[in-house]
Amino acid sequence: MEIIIGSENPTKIKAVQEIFPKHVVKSMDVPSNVAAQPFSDEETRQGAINRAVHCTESSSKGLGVGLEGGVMYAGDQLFLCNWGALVTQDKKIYTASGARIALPEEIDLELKNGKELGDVMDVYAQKQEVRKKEGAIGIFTNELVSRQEMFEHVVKLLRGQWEYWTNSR
Ligand SMILES: O=P(O)(O)OP(=O)(O)OP(=O)(O)OC[C@H]1O[C@@H](n2cnc3c(O)ncnc32)[C@H](O)[C@@H]1O
Ligand SMILES: [Mg+2]
Repeated sequence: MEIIIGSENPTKIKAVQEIFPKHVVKSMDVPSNVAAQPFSDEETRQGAINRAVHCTESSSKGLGVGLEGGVMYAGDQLFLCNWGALVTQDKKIYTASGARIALPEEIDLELKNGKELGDVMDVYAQKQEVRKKEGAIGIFTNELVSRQEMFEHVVKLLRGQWEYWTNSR
């Protein structure tokens, strides 16, 4: 069975390849139909679902996977959040979220001014394309946890739920 991941971001594609090693993994750029910078768990999760649904609809067989990055508040503290969705051909939807990490106030201010985290991170870290490499989570964990590793865990949670609800019952 093929897996279609709704992104051309290498951290997302590699995460799916790692967790579905026996499957053919295809990638395609699909719209998330939410803001480029989602600002809540709900919006980020919806973006992941929308991407996965687009992927499923583009193929007559196979599973669609959507991975979406966003931010959310816990009290006054802004956190990085990530959501994943796996959608089957018969439209069953499995979702899971990834690890969260606090973001500093200066990044919070930039995002409130309408900037995207990916762009803000490059300036903050004085690096290029952080979003395609270690990610914000890599920067703020001293590179102990990379964006790919975080997405691998999300995809594992998706694969596990899909297996549980389809194979073992
Ligand atoms: O090509 P796509 O799949 O859209 O990949 P992306 O890097 O834009 O990632 P998302 O759309 O899922 O994330 C929404 C925004 O948040 C940014 N973002 C999310 N998580 C990030 C991270 O860990 N490091 C850097 N930027 C991140 C991202 O660059 C976007 O501006
Ligand atoms: Mg994006």
